[in-house]
Amino acid sequence: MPNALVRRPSPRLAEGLVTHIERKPVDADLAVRQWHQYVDTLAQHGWIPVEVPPIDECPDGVFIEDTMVVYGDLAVIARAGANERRPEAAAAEQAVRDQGYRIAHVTEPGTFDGGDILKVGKTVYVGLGGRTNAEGIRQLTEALGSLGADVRAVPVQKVLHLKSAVTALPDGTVIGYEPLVDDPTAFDPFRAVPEEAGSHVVLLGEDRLLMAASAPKSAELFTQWGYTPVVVDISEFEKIEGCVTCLSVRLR
Ligand SMILES: CN(C)C(=N)NCCC[C@H](N)C(=O)O
Repeated sequence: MPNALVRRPSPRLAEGLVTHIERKPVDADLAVRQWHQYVDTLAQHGWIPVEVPPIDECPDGVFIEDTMVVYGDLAVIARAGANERRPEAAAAEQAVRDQGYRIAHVTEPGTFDGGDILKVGKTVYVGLGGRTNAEGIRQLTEALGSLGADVRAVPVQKVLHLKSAVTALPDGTVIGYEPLVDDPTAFDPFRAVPEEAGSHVVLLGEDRLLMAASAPKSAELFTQWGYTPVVVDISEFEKIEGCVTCLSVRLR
């Protein structure tokens, strides 16, 4: 069974960064319950959760996806686009090393956040314009290109991360809520969904899509398209621009 790295939320979660939305109060206790439900759901669908030591001094530490990208047997460790998130990477690096991955780093002046990376087969889309800079993409292209990946930079201006705007279905179709996708033509094929949170799916295996409860119309659409939505409530993480992808690193 595949493993998924997760990290429990900091008691300071409510202080997490917000960039594109208005700050709202976060219920930290509810967030912990939602996190447990998220982790249990992964486990019920065949993923073994591997807990990375918590980092309570970093409010956004729960968004472990941002600390790395894994491709083949390589984990490239992020240099976060936000200074205050940089301490999050060290323990995540140790955890993925313990899983047997080779390690590479993006180094200064490069930056990237894992949330800016969408893998679709050998194509690796990288969002440029927010937390990930051109030098970060150059270094990623070097690291992943040597493993056969086709790394493509795509613009991200309207949302925090590329995966705030788009993710992909099991057949490789990229999905997104069009008003928030900078350039839908960058993705082929692309299909629109009716809600922002409907853009975010985690592939659980076969036809199952982990997604947020805040996107019921998109869930209906996915069912019509032949998929099985598996729904979790992550309202407290959404208040600080998190989504279902951010809360784990899936090691396939
Ligand atoms: C795909 N997404 C959205 C992510 N991988 N990460 C979300 C990080 C949110 C955090 N408050 C921040 O601003 O960094």
